[in-house]
Amino acid sequence: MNENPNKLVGAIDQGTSSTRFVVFTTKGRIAASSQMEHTQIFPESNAGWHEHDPVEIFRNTATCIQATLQALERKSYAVFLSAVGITNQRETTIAWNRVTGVPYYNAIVWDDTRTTGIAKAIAQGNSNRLRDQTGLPLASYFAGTKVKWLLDNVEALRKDLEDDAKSSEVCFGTIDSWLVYQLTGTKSNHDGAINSGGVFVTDATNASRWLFMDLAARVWDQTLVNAVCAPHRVPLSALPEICPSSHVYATCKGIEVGVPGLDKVPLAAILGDQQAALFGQTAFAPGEAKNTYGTGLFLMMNTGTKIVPSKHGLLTTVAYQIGQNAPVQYALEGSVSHSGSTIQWLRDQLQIIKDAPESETMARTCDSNQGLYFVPAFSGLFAPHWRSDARACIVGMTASHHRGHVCRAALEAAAYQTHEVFAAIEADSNVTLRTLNVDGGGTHNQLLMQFQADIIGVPVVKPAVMETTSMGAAFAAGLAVGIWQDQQEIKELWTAAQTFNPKMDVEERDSSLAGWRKAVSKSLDWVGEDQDAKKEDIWLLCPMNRNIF
Ligand SMILES: Nc1ncnc2c1ncn2[C@@H]1O[C@H](COP(=O)(O)OP(=O)(O)O)[C@@H](O)[C@H]1O
Ligand SMILES: O=P(O)(O)OC[C@H](O)CO
Repeated sequence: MNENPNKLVGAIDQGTSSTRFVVFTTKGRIAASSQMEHTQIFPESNAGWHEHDPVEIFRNTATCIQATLQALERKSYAVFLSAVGITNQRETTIAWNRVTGVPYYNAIVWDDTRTTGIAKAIAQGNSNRLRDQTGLPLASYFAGTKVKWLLDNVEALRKDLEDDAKSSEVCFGTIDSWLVYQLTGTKSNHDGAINSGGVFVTDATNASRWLFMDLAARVWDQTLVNAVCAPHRVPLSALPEICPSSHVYATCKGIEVGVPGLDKVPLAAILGDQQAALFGQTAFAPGEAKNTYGTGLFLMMNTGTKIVPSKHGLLTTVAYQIGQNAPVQYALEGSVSHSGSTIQWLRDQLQIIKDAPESETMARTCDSNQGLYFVPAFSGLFAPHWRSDARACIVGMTASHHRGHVCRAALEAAAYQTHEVFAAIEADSNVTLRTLNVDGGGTHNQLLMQFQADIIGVPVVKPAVMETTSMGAAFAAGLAVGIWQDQQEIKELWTAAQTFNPKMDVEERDSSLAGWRKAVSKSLDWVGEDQDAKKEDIWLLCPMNRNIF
């Protein structure tokens, strides 16, 4: 296929740290892009809380879109997009009023731990209580626990939901739903910065992260909603309609909503960002996987139409659905809460590096970690441990260690955590992963990528286009409007740029992994009692299971 400069597809990538708008050509090349960071709100008196301002996020999205379209114009591309897709940080939850468009509260971010107690209370001593139906363990990570917190704590929201005349005005949504609602509404009379009355939808990948969706049927289930939100009653009408990931949802309003560049452009895809990265890596066959090193770290493997339950601390989730009639594809996922954010912490809190690339320069000042390990359990440990009682620790320090070792240990932690979920995916699926495709900000770090290959013992492959998350959303949107005919055509656009082959000998690898496991054991049991979680970790402590790590 020759490149057609008049056919372009845009992708909004609304991530935890920033928002991007990226425009792709029919060859899957980036024609133009722009990016903006947004405010990370960490309320000081509440440790573990993390919020975003939904209005700022929409404003930044609009600014990025307009800036990218201006750049396209300067490069003499067509400025009319054939379609636009959305990919988003998942689980981050917003409640807003359907009539005014005004949020009731800030967005509660996915890694916020305020709902740990709520998750424990729902678990009633068994954190796998809803796993068979939802694919998820009970943890603060998931959107449903955040809905329950909002209802417990935000009086105006609770009042509206309990008022028969107003309850139909309440919307709960993840960032995708919020952005679609904004892009398809009209200027709100209540707040000049936002819009109201738009379309209220989501896709199956995002919906699979609430604890409210039946994974096999892909519909909201009132029994699940009640189990999570009791005593509050949340009608299913307060939740967005679940649609396929690649699908014409609506047409953007453009001028009316303050984003003239999207006027009449079909909004043709929604995918959670990790699923979009899987799609952008063209991991379409069962057994194909990708690992994304962003704020967190997310290893995901396509399991095809099979729902594979996890016995090793992973999530079972929707990978994507391309059109109404296509079979839904599922995935196993290892979600790790802190990766790039650990590097940000070195920069912002410890101030031992001035930017993320300097973490590599610093780490290269020493040949090894010299026995120093850094377990970044800032929000407890997610997969495969699910231990909310864990806290971050740096262990094994002697007086000869310096900041170079701390940087090295922070980078190595991403590789060790990847190893944990890599082994869990192999154990759950009986698939032997022969390579690992990678993407995300952390893959700029050559030291990390080489160490990653050494620790998992298979080649690590970087694609030519690193914006795989945006690319996945653009591919899904382009498929919905016929820019690309099928997934095979897309597969041919993907090319590798760099491969890191494992070099470390097995003895060194095993002793490094043993050190990591010991460090993890030191991070546990730090905050209160967590008997439930301990039960879940028993498989890790059993000598037979430990061999796979
Ligand atoms: N050279 C680098 N070495 C290590 N980490 C890096 C490097 N460059 C960027 N990062 C990390 O990557 C993250 C940003 O990656 P990105 O994929 O944009 O994340 P997100 O989608 O979560 O916003 C940041 O947390 C940053 O610390
Ligand atoms: O925005 P990212 O890349 O950190 O991804 C966040 C995940 O979607 C959370 O589940």
